[in-house]
Amino acid sequence: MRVALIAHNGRKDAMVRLAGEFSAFLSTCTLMATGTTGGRLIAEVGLAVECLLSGPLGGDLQIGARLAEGEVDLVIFLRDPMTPQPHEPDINALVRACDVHDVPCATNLASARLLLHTLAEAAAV
Ligand SMILES: O=C(CO)COP(=O)(O)O
Repeated sequence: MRVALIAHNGRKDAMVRLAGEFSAFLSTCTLMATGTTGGRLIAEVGLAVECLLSGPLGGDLQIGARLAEGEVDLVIFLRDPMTPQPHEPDINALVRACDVHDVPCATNLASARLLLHTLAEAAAV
């Protein structure tokens, strides 16, 4: 399974904890992430992650383009609902691409846990 992991700064600690919790399953997946999120997942969780550009520099758009071409199966995007982002149009484009292409997209921890738990159980990891 090809999984994109993205977290805004205020949600990065939560992403690191989530990835640690599901590291057994995630380590069986092909992982990609926006730059800073990916760097933390590599350094703090030990996952193999392809790091794309940082979100504000186009990372969300890169993931959106891959998704539109059928190269992403799941998006975990922990958005910070309390902080305005300079690249809001890019964020909306990625979430819209998930809806257009019917790719599961979790934008909060509860949804992410539900998806990852279900997928991990199905994979028996
Ligand atoms: O801004 C982001 C997503 O919109 C995340 O980018 P970084 O992982 O590079 O911080």
